[in-house]
Amino acid sequence: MHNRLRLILGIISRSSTTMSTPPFASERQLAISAVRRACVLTSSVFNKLVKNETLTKGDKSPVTVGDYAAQALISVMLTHAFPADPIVGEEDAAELRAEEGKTLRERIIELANQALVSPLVEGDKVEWGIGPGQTKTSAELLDAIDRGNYNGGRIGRMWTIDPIDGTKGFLRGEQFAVCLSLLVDAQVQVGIIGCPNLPFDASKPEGERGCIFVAVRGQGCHQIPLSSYTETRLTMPTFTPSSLNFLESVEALHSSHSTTDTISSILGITRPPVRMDSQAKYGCLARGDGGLYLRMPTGVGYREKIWDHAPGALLVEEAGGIVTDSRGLPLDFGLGRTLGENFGVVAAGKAVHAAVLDAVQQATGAKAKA
Ligand SMILES: Nc1ncnc2c1ncn2[C@@H]1O[C@H](COP(=O)(O)OS(=O)(=O)O)[C@@H](OP(=O)(O)O)[C@H]1O
Ligand SMILES: [Mg+2]
Ligand SMILES: [Mg+2]
Ligand SMILES: [Mg+2]
Repeated sequence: MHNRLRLILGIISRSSTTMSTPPFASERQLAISAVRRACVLTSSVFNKLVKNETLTKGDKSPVTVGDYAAQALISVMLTHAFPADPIVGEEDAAELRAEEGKTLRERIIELANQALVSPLVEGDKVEWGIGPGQTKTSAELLDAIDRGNYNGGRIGRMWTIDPIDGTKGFLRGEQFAVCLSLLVDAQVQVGIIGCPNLPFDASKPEGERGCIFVAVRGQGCHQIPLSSYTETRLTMPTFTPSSLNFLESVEALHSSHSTTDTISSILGITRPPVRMDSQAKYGCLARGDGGLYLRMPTGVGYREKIWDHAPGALLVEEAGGIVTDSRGLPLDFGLGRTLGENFGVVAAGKAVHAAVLDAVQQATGAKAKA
């Protein structure tokens, strides 16, 4: 072939590949599938959960068979598709390996395998280790949970998994979220959050429940119903002081409600806070159910975990918002499994973030002086 023609054909084929395949398309597709399956798994656990299927971890927080099974499922899928990628997952299998008898282990294996073998749906690929016949052994699934033991860091690719975020909310039958993100060189590139109990449309609280929030850096933030595949782009609306309201944790031990009360008064917010467990708060902020998300340190020096904020922060940024810690610093996902010296979270639309941060400084400064 003539060299000039070969060059032109080369350029055409390269540009058509770029046009048809946006960055992180495979990762996005796999992450949606994994989160969708984990949402079905966790909801099914809630409906049948019995008391002895919940353990208390060293930090006194609860973990259920649903948390373990969902982490195993997501880890199996990630490892099939991207075997070289390390994973920072909230859970590990140490307690399960040490279990006397096999009750919990067997239940977890059953749940993870049920989710793995359920039929392929739109966008699924058998190469992800899913579909009929794809069961794993107990040893394989415990190892899959423990693949989440990566220590994190600043260089290269890594995934974060929070198989059930807001486990306390999950146990109350309220909000919880299945959270997955891909980081490259400590920047979140893909964030997916599945919320099985969240109304699809906040103005219809009794309407359809179950949403998946999806964000890829530079490609916007979208919402998909758990029951279908139609994507809607989300953009944060602009609030006025009288319409502004904020989202915060249910648990006062996780975020200081008294500090957010003070911030609220400084900003002249009259609407009551919307209290909700888990990173569902970030999804709700991205779609405008609230105007800001405040997470105020309780003064005990708690280190936030990267899996509790990485996907949520990207959702808000891609919907047009800003996310910082309570001092206005960017969240640093490159320090390991925790956010290090980032304390608290302030997430809001671009138009109000600076004013909110100012109110946070006034409130926390006043508290320090008191
Ligand atoms: N002391 C303390 N301070 C701050 N945050 C903490 C604390 N303890 C736990 N956690 C983490 O909070 C996660 C739950 O999310 P939220 O706090 O937003 O929701 S809620 O408190 O359940 O309403 C929760 O996530 P899951 O463990 O995945 O449920 C924890 O990682
Ligand atoms: Mg937990
Ligand atoms: Mg969590
Ligand atoms: Mg969790």
